[in-house]
Amino acid sequence: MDYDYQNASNDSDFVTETLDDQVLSDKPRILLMGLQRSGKSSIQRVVFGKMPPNDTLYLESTTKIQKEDITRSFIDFQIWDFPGQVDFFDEMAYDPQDIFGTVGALIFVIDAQDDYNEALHKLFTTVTSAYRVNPNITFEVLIHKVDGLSDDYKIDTQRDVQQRMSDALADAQLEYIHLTYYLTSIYDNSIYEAFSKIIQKLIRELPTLENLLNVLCSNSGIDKAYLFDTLTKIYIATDSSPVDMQSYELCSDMIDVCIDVECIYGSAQGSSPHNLSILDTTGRNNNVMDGQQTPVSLDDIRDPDNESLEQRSVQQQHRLQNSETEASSLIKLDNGDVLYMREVNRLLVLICLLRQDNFEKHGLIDYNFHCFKEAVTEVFEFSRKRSTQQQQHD
Ligand SMILES: Nc1nc2c(ncn2[C@@H]2O[C@H](COP(=O)(O)OP(=O)(O)OP(=O)(O)O)[C@@H](O)[C@H]2O)c(=O)[nH]1
Repeated sequence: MDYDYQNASNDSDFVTETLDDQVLSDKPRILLMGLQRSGKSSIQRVVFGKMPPNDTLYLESTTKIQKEDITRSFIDFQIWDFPGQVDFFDEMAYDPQDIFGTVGALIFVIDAQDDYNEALHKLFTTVTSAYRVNPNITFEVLIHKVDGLSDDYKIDTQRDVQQRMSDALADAQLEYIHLTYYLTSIYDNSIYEAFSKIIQKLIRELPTLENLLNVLCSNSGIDKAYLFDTLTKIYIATDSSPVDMQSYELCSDMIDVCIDVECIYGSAQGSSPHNLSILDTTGRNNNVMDGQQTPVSLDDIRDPDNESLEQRSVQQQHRLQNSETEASSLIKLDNGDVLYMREVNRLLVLICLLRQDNFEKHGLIDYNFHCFKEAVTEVFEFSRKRSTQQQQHD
């Protein structure tokens, strides 16, 4: 196993901040709803607070809405954790417009180890009431705590939940309300996988990111590439080849390994991500990229007529080595594959899975990675400008 890892976030950075009502920002919201003890707070703490799953056993029941602003993460949302016992559709006590007006996703958690009749009833009333207030919400259903269930039982439970909900919505002539179902547990990667899919629906730039990853993979001999949010291990985009759990788990575990190694051996210098965001990187490497790169393909590099391209790539490498400070890491697997991680900025890392013979031309991969990085930075810079303009317009 080879490591070349310089800088990464520190454990102490894995913090979310609980907000008072007075200081709430206008960030898009993700709501966590469901019956008492279904696992909402555990999910929030494990995914966004890095709590070890076993520690959730000691969590106390939530008594009021917990609003958390996810900081130092690419995912710029608020998570609202609702106490299971309160009826938020009691219009005397709560204004549904306040709660659901600006929501991105409503995640409803069902405890699959318990009798879920009541949960289905609550899911139906929650979804239909929230839809009336804001039809743009995406509804996500986590069939949760499936770690204790056999594979057959999991599938049967999902089928049953899905069938009963679609029957109930059809009876109410609301079949156009779309729900997405996930089998999850905090004890494995399924919760991250589900959150990745949920968050991706809220990222406007997703199709562009996917295209960029496709171009990167096809030009660099990469089999699979994920763009991960470093803090949460949620992948915000991947190339269009199918996601298999095994490759996803390897890549996700690599983040943990790298962070652990960095915590032990890394230098403290520049490790604070406070002042770093995807937007900060725009000026950082201007001298490197000149804004004129195009990805290079493996075929280009093997073609002897293309020597100048190879030279260009090598020169670029030298310049990059002199000016780059972002982290990278390499893990060689027993089966001959290679896991290669590059930091896109302090919030995002790219992790690629490829065959070792393709990695021999890693100068090419690094060159293409820098084209990719520039493009990603531009995409988000463009989005940021557009949202600023829209806000000024409003
Ligand atoms: N087996 C298993 N247990 C889980 C999982 N997720 C949460 N739990 C357990 O479920 C119990 C309740 O979890 P909480 O997160 O407190 O549930 P909650 O929905 O926030 O409950 P309220 O705050 O009362 O609404 C805890 O003991 C957790 O350890 C899971 O994926 N698998």
